[in-house]
Order: sequence, then structure tokens, then C-alpha cells
Amino acid sequence: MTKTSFTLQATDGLARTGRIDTPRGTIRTPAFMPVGTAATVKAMMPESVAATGADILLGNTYHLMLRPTAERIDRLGGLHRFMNWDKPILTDSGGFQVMSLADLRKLTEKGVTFKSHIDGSKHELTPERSMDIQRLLGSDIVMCFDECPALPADRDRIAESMRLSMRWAQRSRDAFGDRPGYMLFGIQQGGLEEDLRAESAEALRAIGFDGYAVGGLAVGEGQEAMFGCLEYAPGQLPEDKPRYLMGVGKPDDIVGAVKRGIDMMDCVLPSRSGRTGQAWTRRGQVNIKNARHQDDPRPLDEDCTCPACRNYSRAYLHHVFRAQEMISGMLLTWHNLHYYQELMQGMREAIAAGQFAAFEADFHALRAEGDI
Ligand SMILES: CCCSCc1cc(N)cc2c(=O)[nH]c(N)nc12
Repeated sequence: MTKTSFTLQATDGLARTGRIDTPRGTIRTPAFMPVGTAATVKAMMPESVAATGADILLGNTYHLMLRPTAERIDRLGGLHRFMNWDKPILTDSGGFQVMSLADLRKLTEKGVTFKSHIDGSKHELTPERSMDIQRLLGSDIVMCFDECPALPADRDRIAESMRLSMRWAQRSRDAFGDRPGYMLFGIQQGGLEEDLRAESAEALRAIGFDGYAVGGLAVGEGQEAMFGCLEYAPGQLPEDKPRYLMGVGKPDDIVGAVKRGIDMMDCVLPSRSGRTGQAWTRRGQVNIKNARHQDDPRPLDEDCTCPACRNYSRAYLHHVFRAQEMISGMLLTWHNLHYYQELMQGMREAIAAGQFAAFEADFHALRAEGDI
């Protein structure tokens, strides 16, 4: 197969389930995408990430351009070969990470210049350079180069930033060119302003993309404001293309986003919190470092089939976290990513069966029971 396609298979209310077909494999939607920032999902072997059920993972233009550089990865056969992951990879375009990580940033119409947070070296990112880096990496899904303003921000700042991102979206589209088998996603901006988001959606639709991201959220606005924006933002985007909500989120954020028409999400939370001893379960969150677990022979989650829950007790997990043993982050990261993928599979099945409302009710009822 040399082409890509998105097929909607069922809807239930605004929730949708479908598939994105690419030459490197199929992505079942709604999909959760683990984040592999520096060519690794931290504390996980690629085979383990695949075993959790992930169909796709994320990489970061910003991190990989600084170290080991996109040119080196290209010379070594591309990111898939480099990190031993042969399924699809989506890469973010770098602007968001520059604004959150780099030093001495300078933003102009052309792009951004900045100093590396690693060694202070000077760099420039533009829509054209971002497309070139993502091509060198071999990304299956390429993100437009955009600017994501930190919230809160006044309306004029949000409007100005969104319009810059739309000009950058056109330049990204022009620089990406015609690449059968690869997808380019536009990124909607506009903060929490419905009319600015509509303007952004129309600008992206006129340019034309293989998928559309809802950007500019999960930047401190809180769940209520995010859901308020998701009441209208997904519906402003083309119905026949994938809709990707960037940087989200906690399990209840994810269920609420799918309910409102989102098809793809990514977040560092399950892997990052796994390394700090925070387990996400169907009954809520468990801090395994809490002393109450030190004699508990039960698994994290009696109903979970991941290696951590099948083979280890809470007492053991508590011990290896207290002892700062490497296996601690491995086991809890595996559990969290497994749980996230189970949640996505449960939603895909519920939407296909027209039972999403019941799924959502059960999801919240289990968490309300407490006693975890
Ligand atoms: C690997 C990380 C991917 S998601 C990063 C991210 C997260 C959030 N919350 C928003 C944005 C955004 O508006 N634009 C871009 N490019 N990225 C964003």
C-alpha cells in the first residue's frame, strides 16, 4: 500500500470510531499515542509499547534536531530503524517545544531562533525547516509548524498568534509537497475564542490537510474550559478527516474528548507519572509509594492483565519504588500505557456497539467507588 486513508466506521452521538491506514500500518481510532520524545518511550522497550496495544507513537522535532540531529538519523536509516519501531510515527513540529523548553527565543514572521536547552547552541526553526526535519526523520504523520500561545492571553494576542500560525500552515503545506504515503496535519489555534477557532478552521480547510489537530489546549486552562472549547472546536473541522487533540490527557479528559468527537490524543502523563509511582487504574489513581501498600499482596488492579498486575504485588511495587530500583518505572509505565490502551479499546468497542453513554457511565461509577 502506498496511499493513506481515514475511514469512519461508526458513530455514537459525536463519538466516532474508525481507522487511519498508512503504508506502515493501521491506526485504530479513537487512538492514544504514547510519547517517545527522544526516540524512546521512556522506561519501555519498543516491543513492550507494541504489546500494550499502541498502533502509533510520537517523536519530537525539537529534541531530535538538537540531539542526535535529523541528518544523523537520516544517515542511519530514519527514525523507525533508529528506534526499532516499524509502526507509524507522528512527530510534532517543534514550535511548541521551543516555547516551553528553549532559551533566548526570538519569534518573527520567518520562524523562531533559540538556544538549545542542552548545550546553548543557536538554532532556527521555520515551517520549511520543520518540514525538512520531519521528512529526514521519516515521520508518517507530519505536524504543521505552529505557535501555541500560553494561556491566559488577551484576545488580540491569541488572534495575532493564530493568524501567524495560519500563514505558517500554508508555508508548511507548500514545503511538505506531494508525498504519497505520508500525511500532513494542520493545527487549529484560537485559544478559547469560538470565532477565532472558526476562522482558524476555515483557513486550514482552504489550505487542505490529511488531518486536523485541535492545538492551543491543555496549556493550563483546566478541564472545564477545555471541554467548553471542545463543545464546538472539533465540529468546526472537516468531518471526514482525523481530529487530533494535542497534549491530552488524564483518563477522564480522554473520555470527555472522545465524547466530543476527537479521534487521536497524546500525553506524557501515563509514562511520566509511571516513573514517579503514580498508577492509573479503572478505579482511579494509586500512589504506590504510599506506606499503606507495603504489606499489600494484591496487584495494582485485580482486573488488569498487564505484566505488573499479573506478576507483582503492590508490596513489591512499593518496595522497588522506595529502593529506587529501575524496574519500578518500567513496571508502572507498562501498566499505565496498558491501561490507557485498554480504555481506548473499550471506547472503540462501545462506540461500534452504540453503547458509549453506558461506557462513560461505568467509567465514572467505578472511579466513584473509591477503595483502591
Ligand atoms: C510530542 C508532543 C505532542 S503534543 C505538543 C502540544 C501540546 C499542546 N497542549 C498544544 C500543542 C500545540 O498547540 N501545538 C503543537 N505543535 N504541539 C502542542
